[in-house]
Amino acid sequence: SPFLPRDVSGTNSTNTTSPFVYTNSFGLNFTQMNASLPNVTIFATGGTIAGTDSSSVATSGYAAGQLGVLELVNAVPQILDVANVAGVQIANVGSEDVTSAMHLQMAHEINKVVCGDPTMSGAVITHGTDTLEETSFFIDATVNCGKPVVVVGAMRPATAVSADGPFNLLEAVTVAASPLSRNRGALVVFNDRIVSAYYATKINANTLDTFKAPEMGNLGELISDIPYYFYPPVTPTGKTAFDVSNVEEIPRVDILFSYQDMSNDTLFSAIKHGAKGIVYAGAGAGGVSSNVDSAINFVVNKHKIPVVNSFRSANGEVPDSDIGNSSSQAIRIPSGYLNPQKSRILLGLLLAEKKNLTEIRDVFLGSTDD
Ligand SMILES: NC(=O)C[C@H](N)C(=O)O
Repeated sequence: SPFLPRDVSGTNSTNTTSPFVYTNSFGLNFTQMNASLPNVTIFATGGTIAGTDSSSVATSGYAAGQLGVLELVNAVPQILDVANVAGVQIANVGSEDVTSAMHLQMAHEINKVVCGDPTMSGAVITHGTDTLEETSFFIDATVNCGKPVVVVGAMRPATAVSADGPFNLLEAVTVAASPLSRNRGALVVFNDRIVSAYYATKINANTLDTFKAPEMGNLGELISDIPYYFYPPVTPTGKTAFDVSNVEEIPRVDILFSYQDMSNDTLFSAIKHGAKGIVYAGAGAGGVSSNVDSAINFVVNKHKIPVVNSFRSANGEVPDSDIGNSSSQAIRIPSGYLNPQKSRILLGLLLAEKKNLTEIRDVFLGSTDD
């Protein structure tokens, strides 16, 4: 896309037919500046919301990450009745290619140009849905100024009949602009629902109504683009806030999926190839085969590499009592209510802060019931 309203280093577009009418002190360009409306910055990363296909009925096999942030905004003129918006193009990729470097870049940028600007009400991140829950968990953990950061995507590409992206984007900007959204952490807005980013997970690979926190429910919803919260502002019980202003890299954490007949090769291979932390998507409440279990004890004791037992089931928790902590000398870490992909993000942040095994365990215990 030719649309880069402002690149992340702060350089303005040199487009001579600029559609922008106002540039703020952070170099963010706005297509409108109506003093009576709140300001919102949209950080675009790609995904299906920016995807296109030659067929208007294709909801698979299309190309993700084709439209730039300005094209997304221009497709929904109603947004300009809700807020003045600036755009930052972080990337334009399918979300399988979003990286921890992009997470850090967005956290740094949002803390600077949204949290650090009293005239900015909130932020929106447009994102592919497949890994949206990883980015939203990271942003929830690392942006903590009380302003809403809303993560949004779409299940149908922009060219589809009845594409869901435009309405989702309008709702996301509306939620980000609303004072009602403050002090609720990052939020996922999708299909008229507002869900806590800490808990939201993609529950269906194909259908529109896919972002849920099945055990915890929705924080609110939108009807006719008016947000209604079911509860006053609330923080997830186990949440830990991180200051990543000096963090330049997130250490590698691998997820291993457990199954019958699993050997311990995958664990040793992951460590040999540089993993600094491991998350097991364990069976049931974190279960792994006996030989993997012994290998975990060995790896934790010998290499001091943290291993978190999470669950491969869609929902539930891994309590401390379920992972054999008492029978072992090794420090074992239950994921509590965090699924493997969220556990991976949390473990990466804790490793970036150079926390030891006991400190890491203590943070994860906050998300368990024991
Ligand atoms: N619905 C989507 O956005 C899926 C897409 N493959 C992505 O995650 O980028």
